[in-house]
Amino acid sequence: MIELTNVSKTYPNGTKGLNQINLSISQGEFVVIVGLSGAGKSTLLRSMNRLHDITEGDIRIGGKSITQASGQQLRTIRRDIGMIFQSFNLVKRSTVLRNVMAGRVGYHSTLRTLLGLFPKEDTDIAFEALRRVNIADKAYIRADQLSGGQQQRVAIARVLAQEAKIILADEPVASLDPLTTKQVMDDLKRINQELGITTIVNLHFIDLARAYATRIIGLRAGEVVFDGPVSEATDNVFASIYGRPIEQDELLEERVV
Ligand SMILES: Nc1ncnc2c1ncn2[C@@H]1O[C@H](COP(=O)(O)OP(=O)(O)OP(=O)(O)O)[C@@H](O)[C@H]1O
Repeated sequence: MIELTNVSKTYPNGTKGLNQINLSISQGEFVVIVGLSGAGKSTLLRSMNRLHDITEGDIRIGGKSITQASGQQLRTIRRDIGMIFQSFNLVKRSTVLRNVMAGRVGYHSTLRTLLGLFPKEDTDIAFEALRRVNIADKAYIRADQLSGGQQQRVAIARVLAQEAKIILADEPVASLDPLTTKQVMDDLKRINQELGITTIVNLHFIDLARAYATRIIGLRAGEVVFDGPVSEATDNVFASIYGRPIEQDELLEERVV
């Protein structure tokens, strides 16, 4: 369970990224966050694992305040939260397997991970994660030898190796072509259903949001302006989230043809 209570975030330059957000997300939900560029989607996601500090309110993960946590407490909460980025954030010169093993660092001392002394079980966990996203055959290949879609799968495998209970994905398919986009979204959805990992994804494409989400949250100017099931997220609702009618380039299907 993720709970945000009266969360606001003002950047040091005075820009208000988030304004009085109240949300409660249950274990196993697949939530898609939509909104215009600058609406606050990244700020919201990054606040949830404290890549950003909020300036007001409280965020609780599994009942524990990540806002108040520090030191070991913060590391333990963060271990349960996996992050997926548009740019994959892999160590390009390392093998796929080493990148996935990086998901295990939260379970061991810094010295041990610096020396690369991962126990044998970690290798098993990493291979299991790679199998789940169908790229176990690439384990010993350098990450930068893979296609964008495959690199994003490595990032998903890293989160699986981390044994995260929550996945936060910030525009995970923005750098991918339409076909690869669907494959990566299918992976995220399958993992959500098979493992019950709470998944929160920022997406630009409206049809993609509708196809994968069970719940859509619409942001505008740092505020939640829609929160409901996909069945209620009509074109009119999207137009009201965006403050204008939907444009063709906000539909992935338009890019396929
Ligand atoms: N580091 C920063 N310093 C100051 N203002 C920022 C910073 N990061 C984001 N903002 C501002 O906060 C607001 C929300 O930005 P955010 O990146 O969260 O939006 P977004 O919905 O994710 O947009 P995009 O899809 O373009 O990434 C915007 O007005 C943005 O300009």
